[in-house]
Amino acid sequence: MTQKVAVLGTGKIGEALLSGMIRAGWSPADLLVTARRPERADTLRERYGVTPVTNAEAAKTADTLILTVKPQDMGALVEELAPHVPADRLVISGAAGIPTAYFEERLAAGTPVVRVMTNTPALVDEAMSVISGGTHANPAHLAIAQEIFGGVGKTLRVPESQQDAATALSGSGPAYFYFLVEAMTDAGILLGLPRSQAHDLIVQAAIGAAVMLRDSGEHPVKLREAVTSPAGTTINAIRELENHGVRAALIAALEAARDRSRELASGKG
Ligand SMILES: NC(=O)C1=CN([C@@H]2O[C@H](COP(=O)(O)OP(=O)(O)OC[C@H]3O[C@@H](n4cnc5c(N)ncnc54)[C@H](O)[C@@H]3O)[C@@H](O)[C@H]2O)C=CC1
Ligand SMILES: O=C(O)[C@@H]1CCC=N1
Repeated sequence: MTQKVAVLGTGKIGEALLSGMIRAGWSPADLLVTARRPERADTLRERYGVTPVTNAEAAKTADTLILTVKPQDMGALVEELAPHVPADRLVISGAAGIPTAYFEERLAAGTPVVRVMTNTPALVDEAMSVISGGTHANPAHLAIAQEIFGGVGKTLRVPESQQDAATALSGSGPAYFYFLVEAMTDAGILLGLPRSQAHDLIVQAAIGAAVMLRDSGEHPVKLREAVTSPAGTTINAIRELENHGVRAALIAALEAARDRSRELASGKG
């Protein structure tokens, strides 16, 4: 389907999506971008051959608008767009927290809205994008969102009531793994390894574990048991992780992320 798509507020996520769409075969001629700073717009034009426009121009000319500004900037953007968005435009929000009803209340009656929570591995086509439709989004609208975000990784449709949880697990998810790699690299330093070697060892362990999780079909407990030899090294480490409440800390951490997503919905900046 030939569609003009505009990415509004092309920062980290907007650029990741834009570059992925071009890798997936979208023509730059069909892609519009908006940016707050003119230098940023120039960079995007030079880097991808896309056309920078104003938010109002994007609203008038694109078939699909993808809003990728921070939740705290969404109010101002929607206010600016509202007079220009015809009710047949598909509006896709990539923002954490903000429900589809927020847009439905502020845009023309009947505007189809789709909410998507993606993540930064979109940059390497390994995103997980979690998709929910608002009141006026029909299967064709959801299919467009799935086509766009499917270009940068996997997609999953969920009821909107699960979006805050999905944001905690998947939107923020990569950060937890980077945090673990950072901490385990520090452990390597403590154990006397050079930093670069410690980093490489842990990153490769992470990649190997991730591929096994994805491809083996085994439960993570089984995979961990296979590493954990009787009276071996791993069980000593696991005992320390349990002693320090790491499992409980992770559960609490993700619950806190879910709660923050809910707060963003209620406009707490
Ligand atoms: N960074 C992440 O890992 C993820 C972020 N998200 C969501 O994606 C959205 C964007 O996040 P990032 O890309 O990290 O933020 P960012 O700050 O890198 O990008 C947002 C961009 O929007 C621009 N902007 C703000 N108001 C504007 C306006 N009125 N007109 C034009 N441009 C405007 C800003 O100048 C900035 O370049 C957020 O809503 C966030 O919740 C979702 C999943 C993951
Ligand atoms: O931290 C955040 O609010 C954004 C949304 C999910 C990942 N990053």
